[in-house]
Amino acid sequence: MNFRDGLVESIGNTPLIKLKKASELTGCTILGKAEFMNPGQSVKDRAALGIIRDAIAKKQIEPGGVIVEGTAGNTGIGLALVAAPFGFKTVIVIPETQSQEKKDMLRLAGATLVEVPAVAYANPNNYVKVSGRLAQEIAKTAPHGAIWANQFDNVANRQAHIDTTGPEIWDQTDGKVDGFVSAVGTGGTFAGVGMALKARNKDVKIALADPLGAALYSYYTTGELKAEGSSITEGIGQGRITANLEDAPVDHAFQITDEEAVPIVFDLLEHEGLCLGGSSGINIAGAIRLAKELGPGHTIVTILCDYGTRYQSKLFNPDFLRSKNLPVPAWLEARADVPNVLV
Ligand SMILES: Cc1ncc(COP(=O)(O)O)c(C=O)c1O
Repeated sequence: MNFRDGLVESIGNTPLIKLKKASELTGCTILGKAEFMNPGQSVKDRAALGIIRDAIAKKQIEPGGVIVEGTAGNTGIGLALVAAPFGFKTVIVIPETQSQEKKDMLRLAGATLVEVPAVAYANPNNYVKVSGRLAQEIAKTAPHGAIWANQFDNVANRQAHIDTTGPEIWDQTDGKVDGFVSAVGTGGTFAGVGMALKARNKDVKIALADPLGAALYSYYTTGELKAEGSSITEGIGQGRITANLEDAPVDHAFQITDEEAVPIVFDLLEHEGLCLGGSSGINIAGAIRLAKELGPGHTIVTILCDYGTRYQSKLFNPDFLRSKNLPVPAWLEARADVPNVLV
Protein backbone atom coordinates (compact mmCIF):
# COMPACT_ATOMS: atom_id res chain seq x y z
CA MET A 1 0.00 0.00 0.00
CA ASN A 2 1.16 3.52 -0.78
CA PHE A 3 -0.30 6.19 1.47
CA ARG A 4 0.63 9.20 3.53
CA ASP A 5 -0.05 8.86 7.23
CA GLY A 6 -2.48 11.74 7.78
CA LEU A 7 -2.41 15.46 7.10
CA VAL A 8 1.03 16.23 8.47
CA GLU A 9 2.68 13.62 6.25
CA SER A 10 0.74 15.02 3.26
CA ILE A 11 2.46 18.41 3.41
CA GLY A 12 5.35 18.85 0.97
CA ASN A 13 6.87 16.55 -1.66
CA THR A 14 4.93 18.52 -4.26
CA PRO A 15 5.62 17.99 -7.99
CA LEU A 16 7.72 20.26 -10.20
CA ILE A 17 5.63 21.19 -13.24
CA LYS A 18 7.20 22.35 -16.49
CA LEU A 19 5.66 25.64 -17.59
CA LYS A 20 5.47 25.05 -21.34
CA LYS A 21 4.96 28.52 -22.76
CA ALA A 22 7.43 30.23 -20.41
CA SER A 23 10.00 27.57 -21.30
CA GLU A 24 9.40 27.89 -25.07
CA LEU A 25 9.57 31.67 -24.90
CA THR A 26 12.95 31.68 -23.18
CA GLY A 27 14.66 28.49 -24.37
CA CYS A 28 15.10 27.57 -20.70
CA THR A 29 13.38 24.85 -18.68
CA ILE A 30 11.12 26.80 -16.35
CA LEU A 31 9.68 24.63 -13.58
CA GLY A 32 6.98 25.54 -11.06
CA LYS A 33 6.99 23.89 -7.63
CA ALA A 34 3.31 23.02 -7.25
CA GLU A 35 2.75 24.27 -3.73
CA PHE A 36 -0.97 24.67 -4.44
CA MET A 37 -1.07 20.86 -4.14
CA ASN A 38 -0.43 21.00 -0.40
CA PRO A 39 -3.53 20.07 1.68
CA GLY A 40 -4.25 23.74 2.50
CA GLN A 41 -3.63 24.62 -1.17
CA SER A 42 -0.62 26.86 -0.51
CA VAL A 43 3.10 26.98 0.20
CA LYS A 44 2.26 28.22 3.70
CA ASP A 45 1.33 24.74 4.97
CA ARG A 46 5.07 24.09 5.25
CA ALA A 47 5.69 27.17 7.40
CA ALA A 48 2.64 26.40 9.55
CA LEU A 49 3.86 22.87 10.24
CA GLY A 50 7.43 24.04 10.91
CA ILE A 51 6.28 26.70 13.38
CA ILE A 52 3.94 24.31 15.20
CA ARG A 53 6.57 21.55 15.45
CA ASP A 54 9.10 24.07 16.77
CA ALA A 55 6.67 25.31 19.48
CA ILE A 56 5.89 21.72 20.52
CA ALA A 57 9.60 20.84 20.70
CA LYS A 58 10.21 23.92 22.88
CA LYS A 59 7.26 22.88 25.11
CA GLN A 60 5.54 26.24 24.54
CA ILE A 61 2.18 24.62 23.81
CA GLU A 62 0.31 21.37 24.53
CA PRO A 63 -3.00 19.92 23.27
CA GLY A 64 -5.81 22.39 23.99
CA GLY A 65 -3.40 25.33 23.54
CA VAL A 66 -4.00 28.32 21.28
CA ILE A 67 -2.04 29.48 18.23
CA VAL A 68 -2.46 33.16 17.42
CA GLU A 69 -1.28 34.67 14.12
CA GLY A 70 -1.58 37.68 11.86
CA THR A 71 -1.83 36.48 8.28
CA ALA A 72 -2.98 37.44 4.80
CA GLY A 73 -4.84 34.12 4.93
CA ASN A 74 -2.76 31.22 3.68
CA THR A 75 -0.62 30.81 6.80
CA GLY A 76 -3.80 30.92 8.87
CA ILE A 77 -5.39 28.21 6.75
CA GLY A 78 -2.25 26.07 7.15
CA LEU A 79 -2.14 26.69 10.90
CA ALA A 80 -5.85 25.93 11.39
CA LEU A 81 -5.62 22.67 9.43
CA VAL A 82 -2.39 21.48 11.07
CA ALA A 83 -3.77 22.49 14.50
CA ALA A 84 -6.63 19.99 14.19
CA PRO A 85 -4.66 16.73 14.49
CA PHE A 86 -2.54 18.21 17.30
CA GLY A 87 -5.61 19.42 19.22
CA PHE A 88 -4.78 23.15 19.11
CA LYS A 89 -7.13 26.10 18.59
CA THR A 90 -6.34 29.00 16.25
CA VAL A 91 -7.08 32.72 16.44
CA ILE A 92 -6.30 34.51 13.18
CA VAL A 93 -5.98 38.27 12.67
CA ILE A 94 -6.47 39.18 8.99
CA PRO A 95 -6.55 42.49 7.07
CA GLU A 96 -10.15 43.01 5.90
CA THR A 97 -8.95 43.56 2.29
CA GLN A 98 -8.03 39.88 1.83
CA SER A 99 -10.26 37.74 -0.35
CA GLN A 100 -13.60 36.46 0.99
CA GLU A 101 -12.65 32.94 -0.11
CA LYS A 102 -9.68 32.88 2.26
CA LYS A 103 -11.78 34.22 5.15
CA ASP A 104 -14.48 31.60 4.49
CA MET A 105 -11.88 28.83 4.40
CA LEU A 106 -10.33 30.02 7.67
CA ARG A 107 -13.71 29.85 9.43
CA LEU A 108 -14.39 26.44 7.90
CA ALA A 109 -11.01 25.19 9.14
CA GLY A 110 -12.06 26.21 12.65
CA ALA A 111 -10.15 29.46 13.12
CA THR A 112 -11.59 32.32 15.15
CA LEU A 113 -11.24 35.30 12.81
CA VAL A 114 -10.40 38.84 13.84
CA GLU A 115 -10.67 41.25 10.89
CA VAL A 116 -8.76 44.53 11.12
CA PRO A 117 -8.34 47.48 8.71
CA ALA A 118 -5.37 47.13 6.32
CA VAL A 119 -2.87 49.64 7.70
CA ALA A 120 0.93 49.89 7.35
CA TYR A 121 3.31 47.98 9.64
CA ALA A 122 4.30 51.22 11.41
CA ASN A 123 0.69 51.63 12.62
CA PRO A 124 0.01 49.93 16.00
CA ASN A 125 -3.27 48.61 14.55
CA ASN A 126 -1.46 46.68 11.80
CA TYR A 127 -2.64 43.04 11.73
CA VAL A 128 0.76 41.64 12.71
CA LYS A 129 1.01 43.91 15.74
CA VAL A 130 -2.60 43.25 16.79
CA SER A 131 -1.93 39.50 16.65
CA GLY A 132 1.19 39.85 18.85
CA ARG A 133 -0.74 41.76 21.52
CA LEU A 134 -3.67 39.34 21.33
CA ALA A 135 -1.32 36.36 21.80
CA GLN A 136 0.10 37.98 24.97
CA GLU A 137 -3.42 38.57 26.32
CA ILE A 138 -4.63 35.03 25.57
CA ALA A 139 -1.44 33.50 27.05
CA LYS A 140 -2.27 35.06 30.44
CA THR A 141 -5.26 32.76 30.91
CA ALA A 142 -4.78 29.84 28.47
CA PRO A 143 -4.37 26.68 30.60
CA HIS A 144 -2.52 24.75 27.87
CA GLY A 145 -0.39 27.59 26.58
CA ALA A 146 -0.72 30.08 23.75
CA ILE A 147 1.86 31.03 21.16
CA TRP A 148 2.23 33.83 18.66
CA ALA A 149 3.27 32.04 15.47
CA ASN A 150 4.99 35.28 14.34
CA GLN A 151 5.68 33.98 10.84
CA PHE A 152 7.58 37.11 9.78
CA ASP A 153 10.27 36.94 12.45
CA ASN A 154 10.07 33.33 13.61
CA VAL A 155 12.85 31.58 11.69
CA ALA A 156 11.18 28.19 12.17
CA ASN A 157 9.34 29.41 9.05
CA ARG A 158 12.41 29.60 6.81
CA GLN A 159 13.88 26.50 8.47
CA ALA A 160 10.91 24.53 7.07
CA HIS A 161 12.03 25.54 3.57
CA ILE A 162 15.71 24.87 4.33
CA ASP A 163 14.69 21.37 5.47
CA THR A 164 12.05 20.52 2.85
CA THR A 165 11.35 22.79 -0.16
CA GLY A 166 15.00 23.49 -1.01
CA PRO A 167 16.21 19.87 -0.81
CA GLU A 168 13.15 18.69 -2.76
CA ILE A 169 13.95 21.13 -5.60
CA TRP A 170 17.60 20.00 -5.58
CA ASP A 171 16.65 16.31 -5.73
CA GLN A 172 13.87 16.76 -8.29
CA THR A 173 16.26 18.57 -10.67
CA ASP A 174 19.11 16.11 -10.00
CA GLY A 175 21.10 19.10 -8.80
CA LYS A 176 20.85 20.74 -12.25
CA VAL A 177 18.93 23.79 -11.09
CA ASP A 178 20.62 27.01 -12.32
CA GLY A 179 18.28 29.60 -10.84
CA PHE A 180 15.53 30.06 -8.28
CA VAL A 181 13.05 32.94 -8.29
CA SER A 182 10.50 33.92 -5.67
CA ALA A 183 8.51 36.83 -4.32
CA VAL A 184 8.60 37.60 -0.61
CA GLY A 185 5.82 37.73 1.94
CA THR A 186 7.60 36.77 5.13
CA GLY A 187 10.72 35.78 3.19
CA GLY A 188 10.58 32.21 4.53
CA THR A 189 10.33 30.58 1.09
CA PHE A 190 12.77 32.93 -0.67
CA ALA A 191 15.48 32.82 2.00
CA GLY A 192 14.99 29.17 2.99
CA VAL A 193 15.09 27.76 -0.54
CA GLY A 194 17.87 30.18 -1.51
CA MET A 195 20.02 29.11 1.43
CA ALA A 196 19.38 25.40 0.86
CA LEU A 197 20.31 25.63 -2.85
CA LYS A 198 23.40 27.82 -2.27
CA ALA A 199 24.62 25.32 0.36
CA ARG A 200 24.55 22.63 -2.35
CA ASN A 201 25.92 24.77 -5.21
CA LYS A 202 27.06 28.36 -4.65
CA ASP A 203 26.62 29.11 -8.37
CA VAL A 204 22.84 28.70 -8.32
CA LYS A 205 21.41 32.19 -8.96
CA ILE A 206 18.78 33.38 -6.49
CA ALA A 207 16.44 36.10 -7.75
CA LEU A 208 13.79 38.19 -6.04
CA ALA A 209 10.55 38.96 -7.91
CA ASP A 210 9.02 41.97 -6.16
CA PRO A 211 5.53 43.39 -6.82
CA LEU A 212 4.89 47.14 -6.89
CA GLY A 213 4.18 48.47 -3.40
CA ALA A 214 6.99 46.36 -1.89
CA ALA A 215 10.30 47.86 -0.76
CA LEU A 216 12.71 44.98 -1.36
CA TYR A 217 13.54 45.59 -5.04
CA SER A 218 14.71 49.04 -4.02
CA TYR A 219 16.57 47.61 -1.00
CA TYR A 220 18.50 44.98 -2.95
CA THR A 221 19.35 47.33 -5.83
CA THR A 222 20.05 50.62 -3.97
CA GLY A 223 20.27 49.72 -0.28
CA GLU A 224 17.22 51.84 0.51
CA LEU A 225 13.85 50.43 1.64
CA LYS A 226 11.51 52.37 -0.64
CA ALA A 227 8.11 51.41 -2.04
CA GLU A 228 5.98 52.88 -4.81
CA GLY A 229 2.70 51.86 -6.41
CA SER A 230 0.51 48.91 -5.50
CA SER A 231 -0.44 45.39 -6.57
CA ILE A 232 -3.59 43.25 -6.52
CA THR A 233 -1.50 40.22 -5.55
CA GLU A 234 -1.98 38.88 -2.02
CA GLY A 235 0.42 37.35 0.50
CA ILE A 236 3.52 39.07 -0.92
CA GLY A 237 5.06 42.54 -0.81
CA GLN A 238 7.34 43.30 2.12
CA GLY A 239 8.41 46.69 3.45
CA ARG A 240 11.15 45.63 5.87
CA ILE A 241 13.91 43.06 6.39
CA THR A 242 12.18 40.39 8.46
CA ALA A 243 14.22 37.97 10.59
CA ASN A 244 13.47 35.32 7.95
CA LEU A 245 15.07 37.53 5.28
CA GLU A 246 18.27 38.27 7.17
CA ASP A 247 21.37 36.94 5.35
CA ALA A 248 19.24 35.70 2.44
CA PRO A 249 21.37 35.21 -0.70
CA VAL A 250 20.22 37.58 -3.47
CA ASP A 251 21.92 37.60 -6.89
CA HIS A 252 19.24 39.39 -8.92
CA ALA A 253 16.17 41.49 -8.13
CA PHE A 254 13.29 42.21 -10.51
CA GLN A 255 10.34 44.54 -10.05
CA ILE A 256 7.19 43.07 -11.59
CA THR A 257 3.98 44.98 -12.35
CA ASP A 258 0.48 43.48 -12.24
CA GLU A 259 0.24 44.27 -15.96
CA GLU A 260 3.13 41.85 -16.51
CA ALA A 261 2.06 39.17 -13.99
CA VAL A 262 -1.73 38.92 -14.37
CA PRO A 263 -1.77 37.95 -18.10
CA ILE A 264 0.63 35.11 -17.26
CA VAL A 265 -1.87 33.74 -14.70
CA PHE A 266 -4.69 33.96 -17.27
CA ASP A 267 -2.61 32.36 -20.00
CA LEU A 268 -1.68 29.42 -17.75
CA LEU A 269 -5.33 28.75 -16.97
CA GLU A 270 -6.45 29.11 -20.60
CA HIS A 271 -3.68 27.07 -22.24
CA GLU A 272 -2.03 24.88 -19.59
CA GLY A 273 -4.92 24.22 -17.20
CA LEU A 274 -3.07 25.63 -14.22
CA CYS A 275 -5.29 27.74 -11.96
CA LEU A 276 -3.04 29.91 -9.80
CA GLY A 277 -3.15 32.94 -7.53
CA GLY A 278 -1.56 36.28 -8.38
CA SER A 279 1.71 35.78 -6.51
CA SER A 280 2.47 32.82 -8.81
CA GLY A 281 2.17 35.26 -11.74
CA ILE A 282 4.76 37.56 -10.14
CA ASN A 283 7.04 34.54 -9.62
CA ILE A 284 6.72 33.25 -13.19
CA ALA A 285 7.28 36.73 -14.62
CA GLY A 286 10.44 36.82 -12.48
CA ALA A 287 11.50 33.40 -13.76
CA ILE A 288 11.11 34.62 -17.36
CA ARG A 289 13.22 37.70 -16.55
CA LEU A 290 15.96 35.54 -14.97
CA ALA A 291 15.85 33.16 -17.95
CA LYS A 292 16.43 36.12 -20.29
CA GLU A 293 19.42 37.24 -18.18
CA LEU A 294 20.99 33.77 -17.97
CA GLY A 295 20.27 32.87 -21.61
CA PRO A 296 18.82 29.67 -23.18
CA GLY A 297 19.57 26.20 -21.86
CA HIS A 298 19.21 26.89 -18.14
CA THR A 299 16.88 25.30 -15.59
CA ILE A 300 14.97 27.78 -13.48
CA VAL A 301 12.61 26.93 -10.64
CA THR A 302 9.93 29.10 -9.13
CA ILE A 303 7.01 28.64 -6.73
CA LEU A 304 3.36 28.15 -7.69
CA CYS A 305 2.24 29.50 -4.34
CA ASP A 306 -1.49 28.86 -4.12
CA TYR A 307 -4.60 27.78 -6.00
CA GLY A 308 -6.62 30.26 -8.04
CA THR A 309 -10.09 29.43 -6.69
CA ARG A 310 -9.03 31.39 -3.60
CA TYR A 311 -9.33 34.53 -5.77
CA GLN A 312 -12.48 34.05 -7.84
CA SER A 313 -14.00 37.22 -6.38
CA LYS A 314 -10.91 39.30 -7.24
CA LEU A 315 -8.24 38.18 -9.71
CA PHE A 316 -10.77 36.16 -11.74
CA ASN A 317 -13.59 38.70 -11.45
CA PRO A 318 -13.93 40.95 -14.56
CA ASP A 319 -15.52 43.81 -12.56
CA PHE A 320 -12.68 43.76 -10.04
CA LEU A 321 -10.08 43.74 -12.82
CA ARG A 322 -11.76 46.69 -14.55
CA SER A 323 -11.81 48.61 -11.25
CA LYS A 324 -8.02 48.17 -11.17
CA ASN A 325 -7.64 49.14 -14.87
CA LEU A 326 -6.36 45.67 -15.72
CA PRO A 327 -7.30 44.04 -19.05
CA VAL A 328 -10.02 41.36 -18.99
CA PRO A 329 -9.62 38.50 -21.49
CA ALA A 330 -12.80 37.78 -23.48
CA TRP A 331 -12.86 34.13 -22.37
CA LEU A 332 -12.80 35.16 -18.71
CA GLU A 333 -15.77 37.44 -19.31
CA ALA A 334 -17.67 34.49 -20.80
CA ARG A 335 -16.65 32.00 -18.11
CA ALA A 336 -17.38 34.39 -15.25
CA ASP A 337 -21.04 34.60 -16.48
CA VAL A 338 -21.49 30.93 -15.62
CA PRO A 339 -21.86 30.44 -11.86
CA ASN A 340 -19.22 28.23 -10.23
CA VAL A 341 -17.49 27.56 -13.52
CA LEU A 342 -14.07 27.68 -11.88
CA VAL A 343 -14.95 25.59 -8.84
C1 LIG B 1 -0.27 33.51 -1.97
C2 LIG B 1 1.08 33.66 -1.35
N1 LIG B 1 2.15 33.72 -2.13
C3 LIG B 1 3.40 33.88 -1.62
C4 LIG B 1 3.61 34.02 -0.26
C5 LIG B 1 5.00 34.29 0.23
O1 LIG B 1 5.59 33.30 0.99
P1 LIG B 1 6.62 33.64 2.15
O2 LIG B 1 5.82 34.10 3.34
O3 LIG B 1 7.33 32.38 2.41
O4 LIG B 1 7.52 34.75 1.69
C6 LIG B 1 2.51 33.96 0.58
C7 LIG B 1 2.70 34.14 2.02
O5 LIG B 1 1.77 34.29 2.79
C8 LIG B 1 1.22 33.78 0.04
O6 LIG B 1 0.11 33.74 0.83
